Amino acid sequence: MATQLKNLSDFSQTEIPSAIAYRFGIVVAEWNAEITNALYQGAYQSLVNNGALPEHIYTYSVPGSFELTSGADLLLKNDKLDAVICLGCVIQGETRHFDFICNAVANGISNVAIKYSKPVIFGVLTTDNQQQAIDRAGGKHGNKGDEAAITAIKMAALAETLRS
Ligand SMILES: Nc1c(NC[C@H](O)[C@H](O)[C@H](O)CO)[nH]c(=O)[nH]c1=O
Ligand SMILES: CC(=O)[C@@H](O)COP(=O)(O)O
Repeated sequence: MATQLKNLSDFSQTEIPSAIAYRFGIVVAEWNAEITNALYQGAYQSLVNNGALPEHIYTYSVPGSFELTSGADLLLKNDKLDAVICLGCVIQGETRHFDFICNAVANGISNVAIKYSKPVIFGVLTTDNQQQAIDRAGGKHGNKGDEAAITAIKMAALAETLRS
């Protein structure tokens, strides 16, 4: 279902586990900071609203979305975390650079998740223009940061279930 047909922040019909027992890393790209900061606010608040303890949320910034993979890898190598949320915003420019970054980040984040057997959430907007990003970072289509946080909680709960 395309984002236009759903709200990224609407989880009213969804049962969300408590996040109180989990430790979360959040890696935020500095590129398009007005967008990624909004994504971060949404993700952080969604974690706390669902029981996550502020002292168990570890936040770091990286220069751009391409570095999200490295940031997630460093976090999982050095910290006992139950999930990592990667937040970024890649907006199409004049060249194919957009394609290379988006593919690298999507593949890289997936590889890190498999490397550590830990959920690494793809909270990266990949848009044609600024307005599409605004609409998905707290605008008319909700906040992808909310979606990323709820996904992290659900995956952390699933991992705990499968460990027990
Ligand atoms: N154009 C965007 C970038 N570009 C920067 C790259 O992510 C990376 O930091 C650079 O290539 C050095 O490795 N990053 C975004 O997050 N969003 C963009 O729109
Ligand atoms: C996604 C990008 O790297 C892009 O914003 C850079 O712009 P351009 O393709 O015009 O160099």
